[in-house]
Amino acid sequence: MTEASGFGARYRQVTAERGRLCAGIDPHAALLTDWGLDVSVDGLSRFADICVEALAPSAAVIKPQVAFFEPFGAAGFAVLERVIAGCREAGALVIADAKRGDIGSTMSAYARAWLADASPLCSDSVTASPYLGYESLRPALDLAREGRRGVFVLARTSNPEGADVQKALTEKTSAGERTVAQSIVDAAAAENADGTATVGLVVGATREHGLDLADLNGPILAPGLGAQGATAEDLKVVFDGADPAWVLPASSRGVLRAGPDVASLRNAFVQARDEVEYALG
Ligand SMILES: O=c1ccn([C@@H]2O[C@H](COP(=O)(O)O)[C@@H](O)[C@H]2O)c(=O)[nH]1
Repeated sequence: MTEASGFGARYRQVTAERGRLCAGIDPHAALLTDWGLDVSVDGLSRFADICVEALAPSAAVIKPQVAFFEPFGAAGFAVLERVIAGCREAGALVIADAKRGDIGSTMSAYARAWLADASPLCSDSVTASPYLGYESLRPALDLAREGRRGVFVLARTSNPEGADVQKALTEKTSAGERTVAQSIVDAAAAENADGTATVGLVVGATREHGLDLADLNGPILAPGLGAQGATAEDLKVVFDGADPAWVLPASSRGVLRAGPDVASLRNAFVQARDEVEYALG
């Protein structure tokens, strides 16, 4: 598999056409209420349909947050399946934000759920936690590569609590000391040396991370824009040293607050996307 045929090529093409902002679909109970919808499967379903209609034809990448569908059980998953299919049909890449991570044998079942053609939840990529060890993600990394899909691995998350684990120092190696987060970045960069950009990272846009991202050669999902306080202007500073073509800021509530009117929601997305494009250059 080469760059021309891997996940990276798909990502580069769609972001070149539609711009670098990932739209989050996060059906918080409070948002359903603000949109005049019941906190029920019907409300969830209507919210999802509005999001797909407003965002899927314009956004390069859409990230449904799986956690908000799960409380509705099987009916919630049925809505999620519709969201994933609707976004993909409209030409957007889908990141299922499921943050999966487990021992390898269980990880292979998660990989099949989110990355195998036969699964009704099959997406273009999934988020994963490497904190059971980067190599525990191997089944997902291999399946993703085979299918021209991606895995976005948590490196330095946008929440302040992440620092305890992610900024801790690993054992000294010949290369010296590095943070746990940098060790994840380095593992992802080594994985992407084949040019496929199968491995993306999650690096919050909310603060300076101190990571060296220059050799990643893969997408950097950067949540935190809008509701968590990061602005488009912050991106240049936070991601100084990274290739801007790979930086993919994400916003959920900041855009979703403009609903439920489809045109207003789409306009809010387009405005936020244009600010990001201007800031990243
Ligand atoms: O480090 C991380 C990783 C994931 N997220 C997710 O992104 C969205 C952010 O939502 P906003 O409404 O734009 O704050 C949400 O789904 C998080 O679970 C993150 O924020 N930080």
